[in-house]
Amino acid sequence: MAKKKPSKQRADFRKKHQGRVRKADLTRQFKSGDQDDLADAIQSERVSGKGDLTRRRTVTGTEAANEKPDSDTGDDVKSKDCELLSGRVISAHGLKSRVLGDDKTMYECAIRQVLKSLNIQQRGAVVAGDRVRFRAESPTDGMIEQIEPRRGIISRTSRGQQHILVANVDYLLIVASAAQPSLKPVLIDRFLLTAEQCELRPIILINKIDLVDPIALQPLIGAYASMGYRVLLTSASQGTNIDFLRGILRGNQTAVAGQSGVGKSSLLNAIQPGLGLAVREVSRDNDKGRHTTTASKLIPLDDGGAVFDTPGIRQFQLWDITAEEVAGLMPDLRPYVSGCRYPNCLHLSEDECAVKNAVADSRIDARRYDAYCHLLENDLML
Ligand SMILES: Nc1nc2c(ncn2[C@@H]2O[C@H](COP(=O)(O)OP(=O)(O)OP(=O)(O)O)[C@@H](O)[C@H]2O)c(=O)[nH]1
Ligand SMILES: [Zn+2]
Repeated sequence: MAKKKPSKQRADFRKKHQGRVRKADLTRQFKSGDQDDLADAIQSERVSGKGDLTRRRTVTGTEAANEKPDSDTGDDVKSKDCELLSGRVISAHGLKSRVLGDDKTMYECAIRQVLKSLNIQQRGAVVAGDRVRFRAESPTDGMIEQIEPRRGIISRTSRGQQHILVANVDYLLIVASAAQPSLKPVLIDRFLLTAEQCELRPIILINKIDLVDPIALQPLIGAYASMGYRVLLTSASQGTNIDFLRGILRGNQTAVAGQSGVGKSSLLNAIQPGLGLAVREVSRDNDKGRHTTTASKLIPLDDGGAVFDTPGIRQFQLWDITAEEVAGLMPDLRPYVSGCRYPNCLHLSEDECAVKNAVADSRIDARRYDAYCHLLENDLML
């Protein structure tokens, strides 16, 4: 669980975040319009290079070796680099990674020792989605020598440390279900915070609409649309809007998030027949599903692009967000924050709070404000 930080650390983090929030504003996702506009917008925003949150120089085994006095000469390094193949990490398990080479061959790769030690802080040195350069040591085995700079990372907190789940992601597809399990808007709100924080463009998808009257969903969809978020209704079992979803994912790097049992695997199977992801009945006892998917992996799509199947989403923590920052990551609350009497107002019980005033006269949706309070009280352990 994220704990309150000492004030200096908080101030530093806040400073760092202010830029991020502004940048998130600038790169605000597509506005409301029809569904084709969304697909077009996604297509044109793709590979725009936004959100270079973690841009840093490529870490290479050869580079590190060069720092030693008896290292290779520059020419040797160059010729060695020429031997390297490029590829994408499909999954990473301990010290072994599956890498899909640009030559379309799958390699089991080990990781150069020096890369492992450079990444101790972030646990797994290589994560699903990493673009790497590697040396083929046999037709099926290789050694990862370089990790390209990452952008668009999703991480969670584990024992106070950042644990990167996946890298090089553009979109966060937030999957909920209209029923079985029941619709939980606060979970959507929570994933939206993650998207804002990681600078990923969110798409809200409500699946299993065959089980409800979609008209009942209109107020919620309207509230999200008025904040600039896009909402897509689907039924994986009846094929509703599956072609449209396929169009959205085409050519993009999309992480799929959502509670167990909402139909993530069913949707992916529907957009790419033959994928054969395991689908399990939602448990009748607790209406919760059981997270059939077990390891983070990247699924290349036949039409181009890839989706990341992200397990362990129930343990998804708010990484490094302090209570003061949550409102700034909510686009509907954000405009009012500066109007509060106290600069460190948490918009809970303080006097002269512009956020609460906006809730009182319906400029902010009361349900979203409740979700805000819920996130602060439950997720940030106030
Ligand atoms: N009625 C209906 N059922 C669906 C739909 N999509 C999926 N299901 C059912 O919901 C159950 C769970 O589907 P999954 O695709 O395994 O859900 P998931 O989100 O991948 O679950 P985890 O792997 O546990 O995270 C299965 O019984 C599916 O058949 C839908 O659109 N309508
Ligand atoms: Zn306030």
